[in-house]
Amino acid sequence: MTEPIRLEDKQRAFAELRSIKAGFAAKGWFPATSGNLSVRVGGFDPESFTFAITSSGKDKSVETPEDFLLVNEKGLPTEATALKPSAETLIHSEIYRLTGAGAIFHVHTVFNNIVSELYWSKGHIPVDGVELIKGFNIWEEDAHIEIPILPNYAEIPRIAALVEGALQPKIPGIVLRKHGIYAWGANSFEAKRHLEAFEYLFEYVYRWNLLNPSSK
Ligand SMILES: CSC[C@@H](O)[C@@H](O)C(=O)COP(=O)(O)O
Ligand SMILES: [Zn+2]
Repeated sequence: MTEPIRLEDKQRAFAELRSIKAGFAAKGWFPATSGNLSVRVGGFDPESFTFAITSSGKDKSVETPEDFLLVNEKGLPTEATALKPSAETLIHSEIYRLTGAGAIFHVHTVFNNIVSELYWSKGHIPVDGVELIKGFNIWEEDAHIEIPILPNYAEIPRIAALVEGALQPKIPGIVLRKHGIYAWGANSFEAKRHLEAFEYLFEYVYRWNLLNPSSK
């Protein structure tokens, strides 16, 4: 059974999402209503938990009283509401269940879309030796990382079912082909750092490939 959420915890979660949402909107990371954000609220039981998530189809670059709602581990609203949770809520649920993360952020950018297609046949985006890999708490010199790419099926449950097999223990993110990235962390500060590191690395990979077309 999901425990009832205290009003102050709900308000804190919504305030956190509001602030992250405004910051990402300022970067242009929510084109055409795309993107969704969530933070875990209350209990941390892997089998029964609650999280606050953006409501579906909203313009995430504006602030309204209807931007967020609470859902349970199945992605269903925990309170009576006319709001619809993000269409991609099930992917958030699955990431929370598998990783124990405290926050998950999803954005569509041209860079993440292009590199997902560039490396689709490999199944992951390789990155070598770029300093911002340390943003994932990977400190070895010249680290090599591989960021997993999943197919962008129309049915979200089909994507959610693939998350477990795609997770890379040290990599706090998954890319959907020509769609966008999900990045997570223990809390919203860490999830934001991870997302910013991913996006920097994607731009690096994109530009490196442009300058060195034969290097891939
Ligand atoms: C209108 S494009 C974006 C959607 O298809 C989806 O991928 C997305 O990121 C936002 O969906 P949402 O239901 O608002 O969370
Ligand atoms: Zn999306």
